[in-house]
Amino acid sequence: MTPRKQTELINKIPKAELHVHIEGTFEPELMFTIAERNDIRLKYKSVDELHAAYQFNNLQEFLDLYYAGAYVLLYERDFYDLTKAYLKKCYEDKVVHTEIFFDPQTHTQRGVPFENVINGILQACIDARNEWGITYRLIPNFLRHLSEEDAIKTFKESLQFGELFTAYGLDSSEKGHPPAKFEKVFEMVRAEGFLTVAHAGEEGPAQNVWDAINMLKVARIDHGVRSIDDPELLNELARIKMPLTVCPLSNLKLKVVNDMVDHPLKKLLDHNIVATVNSDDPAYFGGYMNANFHAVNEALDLTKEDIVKLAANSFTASFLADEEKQKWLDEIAKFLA
Ligand code: HPA
Ligand SMILES: [Zn+2]
Repeated sequence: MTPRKQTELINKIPKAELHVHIEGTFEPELMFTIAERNDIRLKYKSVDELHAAYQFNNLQEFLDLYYAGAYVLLYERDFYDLTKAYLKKCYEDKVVHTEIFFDPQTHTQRGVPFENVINGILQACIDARNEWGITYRLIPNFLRHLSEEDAIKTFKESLQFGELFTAYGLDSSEKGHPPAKFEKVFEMVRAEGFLTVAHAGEEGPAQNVWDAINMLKVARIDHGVRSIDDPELLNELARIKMPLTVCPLSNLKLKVVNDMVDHPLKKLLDHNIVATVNSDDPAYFGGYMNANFHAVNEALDLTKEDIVKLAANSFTASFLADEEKQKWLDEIAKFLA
């Protein structure tokens, strides 16, 4: 297939996003608008100055800025505007289904009521489904740099909105905060009938991927790229069809890989692992879903079959009902014809 045709294929094929932090979609322009609306002074004088700060040497440098940006979000309307802007990008990128992470503790620990967060995000999702037909799932994440006790407190507080959530996840600083630290709260989450997912093998070792599977009983691994260091783990991931929600531009921007040509995505695919492409924190990492696809397509010389497989994997690994999944898989199969 010619490069132009493959670019068109990426833009047109239906996709699901399974790894995006809604606070990570906070574009500088919108951050300034909401900061002004909420009478909050940012430490940056302009959008350009803020954008220039989006240079990171590692995950922690990003997280420091990411949490600072979230401080601007106070009211339901703020979370609505943030989420609706992201969902418009989904519509433009032919993302027809998205499973959105949010970090309740980032907001509740600074006195923002849980309902402000969830009501704003939910209403934007409802409006986007009505306007653009985009389906969604909501996945609260526990902040792993905080204690398990704090995660348990947040989980209990979240249950009043429990019918809105499909799964719970684990994000923030992976170094020094292994899956074992959260074994008890994940057991509580599963006991309440929720699925679980967890960031593992982003900056942490392949062992964290093993432990997220065996201790947290996850349905998906978020990132998981360090699995490439452990051949036995690669075989296990393929055997149990454990999806990896890979975020190529995030891995490049946070120097998990130094060059996109070194990204393990193609090796993961060739190992029959259910790998998917996602944007993680697109406002900070330089692009949404299609930008991630284009980046790996060019750097890794992906085939048409690889692109179609990645799109199909995103529905296979989703928390959609089986008939919904099949509808999109049938649609995607037409692109192979
Ligand atoms: N890793 C860990 N925590 C995060 C990330 C990430 O990529 N994005 C937002 N919180
Ligand atoms: Zn992430």
